[in-house]
This record gives sequence, structure tokens and C-alpha cells, in this order.
Amino acid sequence: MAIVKNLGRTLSQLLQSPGCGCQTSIVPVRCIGVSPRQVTSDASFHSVSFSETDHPRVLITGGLGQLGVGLAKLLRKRFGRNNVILSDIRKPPDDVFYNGPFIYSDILDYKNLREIVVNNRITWLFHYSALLSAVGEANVPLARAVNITGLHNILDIAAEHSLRLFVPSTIGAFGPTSPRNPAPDLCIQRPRTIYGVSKVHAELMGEYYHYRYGLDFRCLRYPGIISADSQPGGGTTDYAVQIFHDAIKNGKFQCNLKSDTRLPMMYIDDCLKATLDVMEAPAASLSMRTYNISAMSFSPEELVQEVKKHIPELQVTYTVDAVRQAIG
Ligand SMILES: NC(=O)C1=CN([C@@H]2O[C@H](COP(=O)(O)OP(=O)(O)OC[C@H]3O[C@@H](n4cnc5c(N)ncnc54)[C@H](O)[C@@H]3O)[C@@H](O)[C@H]2O)C=CC1
Ligand SMILES: CC(=O)[C@H](N)C(=O)O
Repeated sequence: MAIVKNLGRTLSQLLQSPGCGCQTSIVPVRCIGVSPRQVTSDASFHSVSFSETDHPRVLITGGLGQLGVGLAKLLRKRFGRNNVILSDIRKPPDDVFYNGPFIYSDILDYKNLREIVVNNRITWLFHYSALLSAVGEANVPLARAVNITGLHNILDIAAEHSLRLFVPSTIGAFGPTSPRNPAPDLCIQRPRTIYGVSKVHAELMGEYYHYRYGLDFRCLRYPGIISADSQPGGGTTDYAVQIFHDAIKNGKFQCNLKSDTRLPMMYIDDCLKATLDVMEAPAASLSMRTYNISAMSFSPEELVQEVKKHIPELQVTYTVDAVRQAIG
């Protein structure tokens, strides 16, 4: 609860400064099979009838990962079940499929994305598709395609159709030369993973589209997210979720980071609330387009000690994974 209150306070402070007041003149439009071209933003075939008092029509990409299903649940409570469409390239489990609209969408397929946005009159897009830090290092070409080319598709679709666009960034967008404790919103960002590099790219491209085309781009840098009923997708901070499952199931846990690796973390409900808060904030109240959010930091050893208060017989071994450790 304290974390939720702190987040609310931090966000409202962040959102109180004046907006940029920039004007849109042109938007980038892609024609299928033709190079990108530019048209005026008031072209009638792109106009979207959406006022602030209507419920948004929401699309979530990469919605079957650790965070998407929880986000859909929160948004459906607020905007209605049928106004929130989950999408992914994976097959949804029954509980997801029968709980609201689900659609197949590969973010690398620009035409399919555009069809979904047009046919469903989408007004807000939460872009969650990504390859996370550890899986990204294991397959750099795929991470580059999904996290960078995929993002370009999303930005163009969002700009063409006047969508409000949320793209999460990450603590992984900082690097060894970034200042710490705390890292400011604006600072040196020289990450050394394809994941981090792609997220810095996303922050910069989103901000560029905002200033150049008036795209309503919003971004929060998430810490490692801890959830109980969804599994993480292959990141450096996954251990902080896995330990709970392994402790309960086996009473044993093998940690892939060094015991003293301190990383910022946040509980999923707080992360999703912050995401909705920043999307609902009036545009004029945003002084920037990318903000840090934070809750707590701890090391594997500190977490182990806390879990042991509930499961004293827990046995922990440390087998450090060099790739993850280098990221942490
Ligand atoms: N979970 C965390 O601790 C953090 C997450 N984030 C960001 O939040 C977002 C969501 O994260 P998670 O749910 O944890 O990720 P995840 O890895 O669990 O899920 C990502 C989803 O993207 C989908 N995907 C992959 N390629 C795709 C494609 N070509 N087209 C459409 N979908 C595709 C996957 O099938 C997967 O369901 C990501 O952008 C991530 O970078 C940021 C910081 C922390
Ligand atoms: C912090 C993140 O972005 C993610 N959980 C990862 O560890 O890659």
C-alpha cells in the first residue's frame, strides 16, 4: 500500500509541470508495397472520432507475457470488457481466451497491424511485445527485429491513426556509466545489451515522433516486475519471481545472479496502476514523455532472507549465469 501511495504521489508531481504545446503538421504514412510518404494530418481517411469523455478502444500487443493479461484485466474493469483487445503471436490459454477479446497479431506484419487498428477503431495502444534482456542476448537478430523493426511499425501505425501510444522502457536502458541511486529521468544511457539499446531507441524514436508529428507517446521505465500468477519472459530480474514458485514447490532455489546483485523491483499491481495513471493524465500535464518509476531495490540474498522467514527450510545455491550477471 505504501508503494502505491508513493507511486501516486511521484506521478502526480511529475505530471504537474506544463506540456510542450507542440503542433502536428504531418504524419508518416506507409503504403503497402510503396516507400513511406507524407500526407497532411487532417486527411479525412485517417481521422479518428475520439473524445476524452469516450472510453478508449484499446489494443495490447505482446499481451500473453508476464504483464499483458494483468493489464487487460485492469483496463477492462475501467473501460469495459469489449473495449480492450489482447493480442500476441502465441495461442491463448482458455482463461484468457474466454475472458475478453483476443486477436492474433505479429508486430512485424505491418498490414495486419493496420487492419486490426482500423477494423476495431483502436484509439489507445499499449505496446508490450518485446524480447527481454536474457533472451535478447541469446538471439540478437530476432531481438533487433522485434524490438526495433516492430517498434517502427507501431510508431507509424500510431502516428497515422492518431493513437495514444504507451511503450514501456526499462531499467535495462541504463548502463554501467549511468548515475545510480537514484538514476535521474535524464542522464547518460549507454546500455550494453541489445534489449537496453532497443529500449533507448524506443524512447528516442517515440519522443522524436511526438515532437515531429505530434504523436501522443508515453513511456515509463519499469524496474523488474514481480508477479504471482504470471511467469516472466526471460529477463535478468526473473529470479525474483522464480524464487517464490521454487520455494513453495521444492523448498530449493538455484539463483543465477550473485548474492549481492542489487536491482530495482516493483510489484505488478503498482506497475500497472502507474501505467494507467500515465495514460490517463491530461497531455498538457506531461512535462516529458519518458519517466522513471521506482519502488524498492534488493539483492538475491536479502530476498532469500525474507522468504526464509516464511519457509525456513529453503535451500539456496548460487550458479551464476554470466550473461545475466553482466546485465545486472
Ligand atoms: N516484466 C518486467 O520485469 C519488465 C518488462 N518491461 C517491458 O514490458 C513489456 C512487457 O513485458 P513482459 O510481459 O514481461 O514480456 P514477456 O517477455 O513476458 O512477453 C512479451 C510478449 O511479446 C510477444 N511477442 C514476441 N514477438 C512478437 C511479435 N513478433 N509480435 C507480437 N508479439 C510478440 C511474446 O509472445 C510474449 O508474449 C516489454 O516491452 C518489456 O520490455 C520492462 C521492464 C520490466
Ligand atoms: C527489467 C527488465 O526489463 C526485465 N525484467 C529484464 O530483466 O530483462
